Amino acid sequence: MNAPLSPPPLTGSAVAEPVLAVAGLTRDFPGRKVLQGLSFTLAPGQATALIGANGSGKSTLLRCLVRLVEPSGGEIRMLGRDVCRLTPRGLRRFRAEVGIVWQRHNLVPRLSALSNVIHGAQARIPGPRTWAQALAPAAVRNEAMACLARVGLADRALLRVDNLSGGQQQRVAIARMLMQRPAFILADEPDASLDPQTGEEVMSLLLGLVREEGLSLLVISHRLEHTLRFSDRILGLANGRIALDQPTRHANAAGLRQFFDHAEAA
Ligand SMILES: Nc1ncnc2c1ncn2[C@@H]1O[C@H](COP(=O)(O)OP(=O)(O)OP(=O)(O)O)[C@@H](O)[C@H]1O
Repeated sequence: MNAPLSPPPLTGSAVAEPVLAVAGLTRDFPGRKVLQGLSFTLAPGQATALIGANGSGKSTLLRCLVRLVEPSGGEIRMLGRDVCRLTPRGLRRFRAEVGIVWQRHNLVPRLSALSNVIHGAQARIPGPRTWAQALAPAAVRNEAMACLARVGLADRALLRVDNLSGGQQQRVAIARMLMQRPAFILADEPDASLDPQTGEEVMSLLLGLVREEGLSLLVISHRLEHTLRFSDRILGLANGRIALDQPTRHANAAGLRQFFDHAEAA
């Protein structure tokens, strides 16, 4: 699966309202200040890679953005919402618009790929009828099939997901996420626990969604070669702040390794 790798034109995205604006974000855990007042903005329609040493706070940052971890302080504006001030109901609606891809995909193993993907519509179309493949309205089923086709798995739709490979399961999870019709995707190491080739296919698929569907992506990856191949911009987290912010076309592996060396020495 080859995603086109040319970056989007700068006109348009340079003037558009940011899809995400973070200002002075902090998060403390007992005895440790993990995020220490970090600020950045993301233009829409771009793939941004988030890198940093183990324990630097990448997952905490991603979770704070949708308040799966509550920020200790600061401001988050995403998709036009003041995230920190959303009511519980507003937060549920907001989360339905953000597609999240985890390293562990939490599919229902005994259900078919199609049923799992149909579940992605749940937040959008509430009600038990959307749950089961056979009972879902035809429009929902058709959309789920289109999402499976988008990730290259239309021919596996009726197989139980526990009969699929790890890479195929990750693609089913991405199809389920697409059923939410998200404008923004957060991905926390979607290429971890996959073999190199499969991890590359998953990253390529995510970049394809940015290039072809105009979605915005913030993705954590520990694989530097993926960071360099599948992003437009690289943000590096160290000491609780953004310590590197670089267009990917100006980055190289040696420079990124140097960033890690400095971050560890600091
Ligand atoms: N619920 C929690 N309670 C206490 N400490 C936590 C909690 N969640 C995370 N931490 C701590 O916050 C720090 C940052 O963790 P986080 O998982 O965000 O880092 P990361 O950069 O994603 O790491 P990795 O690359 O290893 O996945 C770590 O020291 C971790 O132990």
